[in-house]
Amino acid sequence: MLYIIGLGLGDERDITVRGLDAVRSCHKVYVEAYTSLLSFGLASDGLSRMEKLYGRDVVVADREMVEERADEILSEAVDSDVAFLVVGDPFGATTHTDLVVRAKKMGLKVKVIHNASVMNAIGACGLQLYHYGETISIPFFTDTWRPDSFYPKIQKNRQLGLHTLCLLDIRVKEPSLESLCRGRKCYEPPKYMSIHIAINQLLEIEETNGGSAYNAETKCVGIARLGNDDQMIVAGSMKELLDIDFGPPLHCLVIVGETHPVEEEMLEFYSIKS
Ligand SMILES: C[S@@+](CC[C@H](N)C(=O)[O-])C[C@H]1O[C@@H](n2cnc3c(N)ncnc32)[C@H](O)[C@@H]1O
Repeated sequence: MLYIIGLGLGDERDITVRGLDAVRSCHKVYVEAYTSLLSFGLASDGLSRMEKLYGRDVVVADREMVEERADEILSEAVDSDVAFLVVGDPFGATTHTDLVVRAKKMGLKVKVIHNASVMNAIGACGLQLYHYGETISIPFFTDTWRPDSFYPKIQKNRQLGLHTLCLLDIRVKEPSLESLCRGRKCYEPPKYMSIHIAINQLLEIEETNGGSAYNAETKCVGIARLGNDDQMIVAGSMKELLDIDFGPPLHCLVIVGETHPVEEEMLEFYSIKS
């Protein structure tokens, strides 16, 4: 059996009781590393805290292992129970859906144990699920590449009066050649997009496209470290949010569409008070 278990948004203690029971029943436990290094402090003592609480050795699965050597993990689940832990919810990232599809094609039994995920940002910021359009991902600009394929989606959401949840890029750097030559894969810390970078990129794209989908006065909600004790949720115009220090990652952003009076009351709680 392959268990795919969500760990939630906080730390190792956010696993559900059902998830913990499954982990403890498994022979092998993997944790997906490349979107979780930060929140679980896997780079510091997070892994040992996890192993202590769960009572199992936990193998960190990097991007290459998950995307290219998934068959190895899956073949272990043919005659023993294997747990694959995912920060957030198993279906909060497409890679894990791909793992489920591959497992089912191999005829493996798969059990998914859900948990809180970034999808909770949808309601946590005071807006209602029914009023959202398509979610978008904003990639980092480079010196030579200014990706903007998500712009028409925001434009469409705005025309329909719908809110847009913007997920922000996590750039995982490949292990250095030197570390590979030494036989050790040393990953540099990932780069996480902040709300400030996202807004600046959005404004640059709007200026280039001239589509009037939004502007510096457009109301947004910035959400940082959702589900953690120090989470921040702040509502304000794009311009106002550029003056807020949202602190460490992870961040995401909601571009607000037309609002219902109840949504307005909720947003008022999160608004910048002058
Ligand atoms: C692919 S998504 C989802 C990852 C995870 N599997 C989940 O289910 O939540 C990753 C992006 O979601 C956003 N995100 C994830 N966790 C967050 C949090 N706790 N607070 C704010 N944004 C978060 C960030 O923009 C991040 O780059």
